[in-house]
Amino acid sequence: MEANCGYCGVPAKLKCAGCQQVYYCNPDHQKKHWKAKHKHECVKPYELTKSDEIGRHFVATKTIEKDTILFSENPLVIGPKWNLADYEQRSTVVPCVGCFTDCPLGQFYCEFCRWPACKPDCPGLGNSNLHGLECGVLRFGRPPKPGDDPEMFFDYYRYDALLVLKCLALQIRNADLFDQLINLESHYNARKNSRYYADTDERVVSYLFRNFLDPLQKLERKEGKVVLKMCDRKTLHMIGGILEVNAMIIPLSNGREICGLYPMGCLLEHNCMPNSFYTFDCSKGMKLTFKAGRDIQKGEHITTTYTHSLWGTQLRREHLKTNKYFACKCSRCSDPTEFGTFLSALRCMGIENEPCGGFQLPINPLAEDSDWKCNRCPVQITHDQVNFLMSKIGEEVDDVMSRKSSVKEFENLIHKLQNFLHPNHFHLQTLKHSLIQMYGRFPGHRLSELSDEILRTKLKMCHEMLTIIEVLDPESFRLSLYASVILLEQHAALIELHKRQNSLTASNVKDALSEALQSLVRAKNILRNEMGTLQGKKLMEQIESALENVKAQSGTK
Ligand SMILES: C[S@@+](CC[C@H](N)C(=O)[O-])C[C@H]1O[C@@H](n2cnc3c(N)ncnc32)[C@H](O)[C@@H]1O
Repeated sequence: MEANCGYCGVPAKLKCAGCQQVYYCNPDHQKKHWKAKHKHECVKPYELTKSDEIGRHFVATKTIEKDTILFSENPLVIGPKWNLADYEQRSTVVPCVGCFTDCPLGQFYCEFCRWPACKPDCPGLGNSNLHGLECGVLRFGRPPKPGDDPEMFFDYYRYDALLVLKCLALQIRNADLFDQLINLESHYNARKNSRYYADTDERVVSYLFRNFLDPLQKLERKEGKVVLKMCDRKTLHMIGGILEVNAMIIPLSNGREICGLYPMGCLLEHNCMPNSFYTFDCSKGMKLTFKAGRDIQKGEHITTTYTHSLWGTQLRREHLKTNKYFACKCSRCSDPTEFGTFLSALRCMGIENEPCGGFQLPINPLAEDSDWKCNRCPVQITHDQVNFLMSKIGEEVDDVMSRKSSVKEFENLIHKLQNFLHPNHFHLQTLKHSLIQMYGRFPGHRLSELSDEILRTKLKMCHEMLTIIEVLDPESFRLSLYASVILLEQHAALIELHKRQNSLTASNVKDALSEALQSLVRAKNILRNEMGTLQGKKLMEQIESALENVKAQSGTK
């Protein structure tokens, strides 16, 4: 859309991200108009509201166009991930406390608190928004010395407790920001009886008191001065809950992930079919930007997703219930077929193991203990039977995915699971997504070594997955990495198949190349919505180089 510049009146395309109403011909005129007038009249296209069921959430007050920037903001706090797997906790390569780049445990340290740094003069060490936040408290600890038992290092440098300490220490630097943080949802009461609470109690709360907070409070008592006004076990548990419910994962360009809390970003409501998405700018202090992923109508809630879009309904709802303490009732969760994708459907075994060709679907997908019924015959199965089958299948899939399994192992498992699951079932999709990348890359399975039949299978699987994505993420802002991988593989199979078909006429060759070209162009467009992860950057390089090749072949360069 184009209108006239709100400052000088010439045709303009740049739109005010706040109100979506006023256009500018250049950023300078936008700045001048803001100072002179617009800051008094600009109103955001959404408002913050509250309900008993959802808590705080945003509602659009006017139509918001796709790609509109909803807001950009700096984090309240960022730090190492607070839920680390055992192997991550026992890694000798750790994130620098100043800048989070990888550094070997035991090489360089912050000179004040003796926590590992990438170099002694890392700029983040003195930055009050980064290490400056917690350094003063960490100084109360007694770090192990070179030559001490390596176990003492893992016990002392607990990276998964650092973010809780950073949150706590925010009250020293900025009381207003701490106030915003501590008022985020923690689900303290619901969480109190969960295993997460018990785990946090030892792993984080006791650890922080034992090593740093007890000595600090002892000094506070001695000097009659309080530095940390809110500093008891309940506050630390509340912060643990706040992180569990709200923390956003920030993928760094070095492949490491950290966590952050954001004042507005953490207020967005969940939906399994969200209408907005976000990116981080790692060069600007991990600034978060939320954008409209599609047109949002007046009155619609502005939503994001807290879970995995390609998990089936039961798994997504269980994850949301256990980690975010609510039961999702969105339109996707309410539809047993998940908009016709059959992503969770099981094959009906019929009566006396005579499959009827139909599929088992939950009778009431919003009831945790719902039984399932066939969409073709009268057979029903119980919730327990479904659970048993799914946990067995889940274990087999995890096993094959978690080790270096061969192409044959993937093919065999897919073949076996097709007897029990709908071809679109999410477990099969996970396996197929890996297999399409193995076909063409694994030794003995390079593209030129694949039979025509396998190449066609690869293409068929790509097509099947893209059809599902088109339903579950029609505007491609949620599954951008996943979809781009498929499109790149689709292009590779197309090029290889057509290389082999000597009998093709010149116009058929052109069609094949143009189909491959379209896949790549689409992949490149989709990847623009990606967060700038290492994986995304590498994929973009591959897509761009493939684009060059195809363009050269088709003479469109
Ligand atoms: C990241 S917070 C969002 C902000 C929160 N509503 C608040 O007032 O602070 C996540 C929490 O919001 C609530 N929530 C978010 N999406 C919801 C939904 N679709 N249905 C019910 N509750 C939801 C849940 O309590 C969830 O644990």
